[in-house]
Amino acid sequence: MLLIHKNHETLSQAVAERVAKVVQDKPDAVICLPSGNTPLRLFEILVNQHEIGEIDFSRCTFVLLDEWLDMDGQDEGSCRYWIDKELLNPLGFQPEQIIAFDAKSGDLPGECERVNQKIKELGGFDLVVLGVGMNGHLALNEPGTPFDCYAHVSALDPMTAEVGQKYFTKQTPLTEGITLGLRHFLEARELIVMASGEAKAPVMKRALEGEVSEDFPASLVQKDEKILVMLDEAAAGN
Ligand SMILES: N[C@@H]1[C@@H](O)[C@H](O)[C@@H](COP(=O)(O)O)O[C@@H]1O
Repeated sequence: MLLIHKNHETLSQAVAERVAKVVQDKPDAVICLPSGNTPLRLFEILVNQHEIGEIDFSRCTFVLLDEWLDMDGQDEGSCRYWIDKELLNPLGFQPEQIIAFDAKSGDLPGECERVNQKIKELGGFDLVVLGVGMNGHLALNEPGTPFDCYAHVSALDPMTAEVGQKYFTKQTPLTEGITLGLRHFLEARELIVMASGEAKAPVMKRALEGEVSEDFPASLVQKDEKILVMLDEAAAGN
């Protein structure tokens, strides 16, 4: 289902309402929210609601979407560093509430299996919110990733390596990542794909109207009517 909001602010408010509803209905919800610029205002709204006691994440589990290989929360520019700073620390998440890939592990297939297993034990995701990359990727599921895969190591597309530089203060080679799989997203009880700004308009047009194909992971949004695509007018091409 496609929902178009006037601007970035109203889009962020609307997604925040959905997050709040999931957490109110199920205080021990298993949730996953994306990195990137798109959710920054959403995060501010959630942090503000937390600070005034309107939302309580204290029983939730947060699963991190992805990580650059060989990086962890100590590395500035890592996904963990970024989401700790922007969301998990301000919301007061405790380490035991967080599931994240160890992208420095010497056994990456085992690490994928560990995270898959944890998610399974928790009963799957109550809510996953995703942004969309300029090449149509979801998390680090790059073009060509099978729709039916769970966690895996991914060889990064040159566009992802280039766009990813925005997280780093100096040029950083990015060649591989470790990520939740598209099947995790399809199996989530609620899946929201959000995009904002005119740069995303051609990406979202292809996702919504183009062929459903593993060549363009964001086309997954057409696979299930229940998936919510939430855009601002600019990303909708209006
Ligand atoms: N791995 C992240 C994705 O999870 C994110 O959705 C995408 C879009 O980022 P932005 O919202 O900044 O456009 O960027 C990165 O590649």
